[in-house]
Amino acid sequence: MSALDTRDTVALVPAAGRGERLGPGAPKSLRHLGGEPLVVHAVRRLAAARSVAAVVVAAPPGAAETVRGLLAPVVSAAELVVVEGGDTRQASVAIALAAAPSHCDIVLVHDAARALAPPGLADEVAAAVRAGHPAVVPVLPVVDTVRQVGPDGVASSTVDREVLRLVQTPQGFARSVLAEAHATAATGGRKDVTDDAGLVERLGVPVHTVPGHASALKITRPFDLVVAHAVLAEESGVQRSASGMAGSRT
Ligand SMILES: Nc1ccn([C@@H]2O[C@H](COP(=O)(O)OP(=O)(O)OP(=O)(O)O)[C@@H](O)[C@H]2O)c(=O)n1
Ligand SMILES: C[C@](O)(CO)[C@H](O)COP(=O)(O)O
Repeated sequence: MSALDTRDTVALVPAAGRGERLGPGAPKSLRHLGGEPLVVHAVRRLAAARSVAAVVVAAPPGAAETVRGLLAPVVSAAELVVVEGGDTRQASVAIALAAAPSHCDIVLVHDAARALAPPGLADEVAAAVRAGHPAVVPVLPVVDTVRQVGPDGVASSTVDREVLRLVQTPQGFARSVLAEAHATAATGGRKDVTDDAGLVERLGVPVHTVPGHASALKITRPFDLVVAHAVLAEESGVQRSASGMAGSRT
């Protein structure tokens, strides 16, 4: 058994957002990709990770029962808890953390909107926490030129992209550290932090990075759904050829 096979991890899935940038419709986590809601894709992949013992989902307001019904068939070995999320992503994570089973010392926080993040990414992040890093984020290099623009839209300068990274989820934490970060945030009142690593960093805890994965893209705007469809199609093509089906159809 490798260290990756240690089932000591709970995955929190904030899924209570409206998805306004995706356009009108159901809450984003319930919108379909390839015939299934985004939250089903996200949780199936987390539950398939070798380190994940439990999944806690923060569902859209009024949709906890619906989400529980959708997810029960896909979690298999992992324990499932569904709660209603809050008004912000941060509030939804805090609610999910409070409902997390106490036997897990490692916590992953993973957006339902990053529905196609592969199970291996969750295992790599959890392994880095297990190895002693209290906060771990998956990152990708920046491939475009980046320019900082002033409020007038005119004054601008190029930023050195070599020192920049795009941050994904799942992000991993020692449970006590994440709990302290959220407790501090709840009393601090600042709203300018966009992820859990940012909250933890305010405690003075270093944030370690591991390589991210292109499939963990955040489905934010309609174009992202187009890309996600392509990723899904590629995934099922790979699975078909691995099982020999592709060859047998010619
Ligand atoms: N009150 C909220 C807001 C967001 N989220 C979750 O946080 C993740 C990242 O948020 P984002 O992709 O920005 O989703 P939305 O907030 O739904 O998007 P938008 O800002 O376009 O409405 C998503 O899985 C979303 O469901 C949440 O659980 N609770
Ligand atoms: C947590 C996150 O996915 C890391 O990139 C991101 O910060 C979520 O941002 P949003 O403001 O909820 O779109």
